[in-house]
Amino acid sequence: MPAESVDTPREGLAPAPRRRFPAQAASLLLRAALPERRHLWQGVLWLLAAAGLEALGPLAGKYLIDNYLLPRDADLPRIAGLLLGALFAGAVASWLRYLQLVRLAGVAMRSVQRLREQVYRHVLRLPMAFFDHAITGQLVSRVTNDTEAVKTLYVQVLFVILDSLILLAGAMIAMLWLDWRLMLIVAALVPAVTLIVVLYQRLSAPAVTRSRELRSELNAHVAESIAGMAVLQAANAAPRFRERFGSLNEGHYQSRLGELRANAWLLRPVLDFLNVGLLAVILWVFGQRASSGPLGALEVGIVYAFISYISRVIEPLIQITMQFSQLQQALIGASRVHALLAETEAPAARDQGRVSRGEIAIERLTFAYQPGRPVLHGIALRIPAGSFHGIVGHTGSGKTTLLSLLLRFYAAPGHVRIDGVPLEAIAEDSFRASVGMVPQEPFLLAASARENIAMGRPLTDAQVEAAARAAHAHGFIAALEQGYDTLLGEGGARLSVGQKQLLAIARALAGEPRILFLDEATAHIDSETEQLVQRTLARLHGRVTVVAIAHRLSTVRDADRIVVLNHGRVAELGTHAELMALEGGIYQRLYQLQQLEEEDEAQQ
Ligand SMILES: Nc1ncnc2c1ncn2[C@@H]1O[C@H](COP(=O)(O)OP(=O)(O)OP(=O)(O)O)[C@@H](O)[C@H]1O
Repeated sequence: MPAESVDTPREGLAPAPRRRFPAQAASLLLRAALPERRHLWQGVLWLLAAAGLEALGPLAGKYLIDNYLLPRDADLPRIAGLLLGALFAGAVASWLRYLQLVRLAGVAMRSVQRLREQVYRHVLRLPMAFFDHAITGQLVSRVTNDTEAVKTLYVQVLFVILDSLILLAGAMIAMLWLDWRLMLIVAALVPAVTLIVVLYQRLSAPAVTRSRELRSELNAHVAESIAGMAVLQAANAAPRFRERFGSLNEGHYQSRLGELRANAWLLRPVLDFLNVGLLAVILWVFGQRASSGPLGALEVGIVYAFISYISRVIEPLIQITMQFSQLQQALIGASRVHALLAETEAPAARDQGRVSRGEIAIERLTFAYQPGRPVLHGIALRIPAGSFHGIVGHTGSGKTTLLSLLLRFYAAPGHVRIDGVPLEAIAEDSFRASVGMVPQEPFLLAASARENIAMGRPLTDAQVEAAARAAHAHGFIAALEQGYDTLLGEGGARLSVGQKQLLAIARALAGEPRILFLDEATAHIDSETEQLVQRTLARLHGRVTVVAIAHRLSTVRDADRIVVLNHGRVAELGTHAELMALEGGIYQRLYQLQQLEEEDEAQQ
């Protein structure tokens, strides 16, 4: 298989729409900073005051030259007063700048902290359908890297730009006061720089967007390789993965290079050139004035002040343009975060319905992941409270989909009722507290056995142990070197798949659910352990409604009723004995096939 090109579009998160970067970033930042308006205004006021004080420096210089140095007036007390005044203003400006920095940096850090929490909270509330197309690494990249880019926007970019703009305005006002015609010449810099910045944005935006996309692709690729390391190594796929990583990395390098080229060509060199040009023009104007009359004392003071102010105009402009590459990165990061926040959350159940007994009624349930391609057709089922129902059927017949709908992972309004209450009208807390689930792939945290069973619920040690005993997980947990406190490694790496499954059952039982859904909970355990699980399920009979998908038919042999799904339809329904009596039925065939397999295995 040839290595995938980095341009091959991959499924994943929606890209950020390119046209509205600045507006999206601004709304994101404003919302995040809103709770700290007061700090923000204070910081800006101090910044203004500091810039105002700093702008006084060249004016004091001009005053000193014009009134004391050129007329050779050695009025020492006044000169000392002037110098001390300028020094004092400088010191106050530095102090205000320090205060402003501490305050605004605090606002920035807290705003980004809030933003990151908001993004994570949002991700937790997204519907399961979102995760069907989300790629883990890309998502992680948005929650961590892109919010970090937004921090840069706050901490470095916006403050430097704001500071520079204030300095620029101060210098322009002072120049206006000194000589408005000369100020107009200097002011010509502003549209020139704006033009450069617009040009830079146009040239670099595609490269910056591409580099952020590729960076998140790199994250996704690494995350995927680590998650599937066993398969990757067994399939000798390492060279192909390395190749794809290399090509992603090269693409990332090239797009960063494109961005840096735009930066290197457009920003600093052009401004340096403008700086020299402007100085030449100003000196030429003064030269003209001097040649048309004697260079008066007043002119020397203005020359000094103007040359000082030109550097105060150029420097902020350079600072602003230098920030533009960072700003570009941050804006694109912000719009990627914005795109994620714009994903619609799962609708919260406003009603306060509760699960009481655990009776499930399904009526005319048809469901499609993609419009026009239904995977379930007109399902109708009544599952009495406390009963045990098995769901069986061929691969792809819709078993997990049915369970996902009953678990509210996807919406099927009006087709499912629990205890007579429409599924969507049951309050989220009541629903999740009353419904337990053991998924097909047991998911374990990199935490202790105890934490894995409790899953953040305030359970006592006795409750955790009781749940583990009920799930027959106590034996192997107690045998671990630190018992319930043993850390299980990432994804429960220290346990066998069957043990993980038992732990997942313990976790579901620890919540004392009214309804328990199991998705092939016995697929990975030996026959002896399977019998233990069967006994556990039998003990729940009458108290908990159990719906269990099983490939291994022995698990659901004792079920009150077995539902046989075929191509998304209920094909057969009855007890084990009833279904076995259906000559040529799907269940009968499946059962006989499994018995033959078991006999084969026993003979080997
Ligand atoms: N998230 C999804 N998006 C689109 N189609 C899906 C999705 N999940 C499942 N399907 C499709 O829906 C159909 C039913 O899948 P489902 O997982 O419910 O079957 P199943 O009976 O549980 O299979 P298995 O026994 O292999 O777990 C399949 O054709 C599958 O391709």
